[in-house]
Amino acid sequence: MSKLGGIISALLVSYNTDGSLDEAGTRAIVRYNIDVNKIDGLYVGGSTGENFLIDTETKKRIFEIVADEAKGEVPLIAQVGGINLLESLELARYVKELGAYAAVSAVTPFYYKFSFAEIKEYYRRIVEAAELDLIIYSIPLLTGVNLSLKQFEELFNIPRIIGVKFTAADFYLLERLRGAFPDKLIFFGFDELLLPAVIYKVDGAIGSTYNVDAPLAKQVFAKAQAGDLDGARDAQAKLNNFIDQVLENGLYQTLKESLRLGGVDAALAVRPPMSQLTEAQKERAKEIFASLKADLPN
Ligand SMILES: CC(=O)N[C@@H]([C@@H](O)[C@H](O)[C@H](O)CO)[C@@H](O)CC(=O)C(=O)O
Repeated sequence: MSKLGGIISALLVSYNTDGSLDEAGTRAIVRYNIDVNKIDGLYVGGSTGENFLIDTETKKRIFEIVADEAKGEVPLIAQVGGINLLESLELARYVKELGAYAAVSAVTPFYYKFSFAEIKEYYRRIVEAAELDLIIYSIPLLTGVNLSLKQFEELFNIPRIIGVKFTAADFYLLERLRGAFPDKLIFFGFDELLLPAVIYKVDGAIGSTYNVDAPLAKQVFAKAQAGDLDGARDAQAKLNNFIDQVLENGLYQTLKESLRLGGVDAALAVRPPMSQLTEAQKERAKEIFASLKADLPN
C-alpha cells in the first residue's frame, strides 16, 4: 500500500431518512471515491461522516464496511477521537483488530475545557490502545482547542504520533510547524485554502469536498508542487466556485446530492439534527453540480 499523502476524502456516509446507516450506499460512496475520484486515501469517522452524531456500534460498522469495500486499494485512516475517551479506546482497539487501517486519528477532545496535560494523556492512551500510528486532528474552529507550536512538539514526541490533520487558516503556525517538523505528516483540512497550504509543503489534504471534486483538487496539488502557480490558481478558483456554492446551499447535504447526481445510488440522507435538503435546494444542487462538471478535468 502506498504511503499516506495526496488528496484524501473525509468520507461522506450515507444514512437512511430514519437516521440508520445505509450500508450499501456507504459502500457505493467508497467505490465512487476510489474508481471515479482516483482518491489517494480515505479518512473515515471524521466530521464529514457525521461521526459525532452516531453511536459506537455504528462507528464500528462504518470502519468495518469501508475496510471491506476498499479492499486495500487505498490507505485508510480511522478517526476514533471524541470526548468519551473510553469509547475512543474501544474504537482504537477495534480498528487495530480489523487490520485494514494504516493509521488512526483523533480529534482534540472538545466541549469541556481540558487542560493540555489532559489532552496529552488522551493521545498517549489512544496510541497505546491502537498500537497504530496516529494523526492528531486539530480543528480549532469547531473544538475551540488551539494547540501552540510547543504543544505540538510535546504531542509529536509521543511515540507513534506521526502527524497532524491541520484544519486552520493559520499559515504562520503551518509554516512554523513545517519547518520544525520536516519528518511529520501534515494534512491540510480547508479545501478552499489548499493552494497556499501546498506552497508550505503539506504532505496532503483531507477534506469533505474531495468526495466530489477530487480531480480538481489533485490538479491544484500537482500544479503547485510542480511550480505551475498560474495553473494551480486557476484550478483553485474552479474548486472555490464549487465550494462557495456548496457552503451556501448546505455543505454535507449538497455534497451528498452531488454524489447522487454523479451516479451514486444511495439514500444519502443526513443524520438529525441536520436537516435534509428542501426541493428548492435539490434543484440548486443540480445547477451547482452541473457547473462543477463543466470545470472537472477529463
Ligand atoms: C467542518 C468540515 O467539514 N471541514 C472539512 C473541510 O473539508 C470543509 O468541509 C471544506 O473545507 C469546506 O469548508 C474537513 O476539514 C473535515 C474533515 O476532514 C473531517 O471530516 O473530519
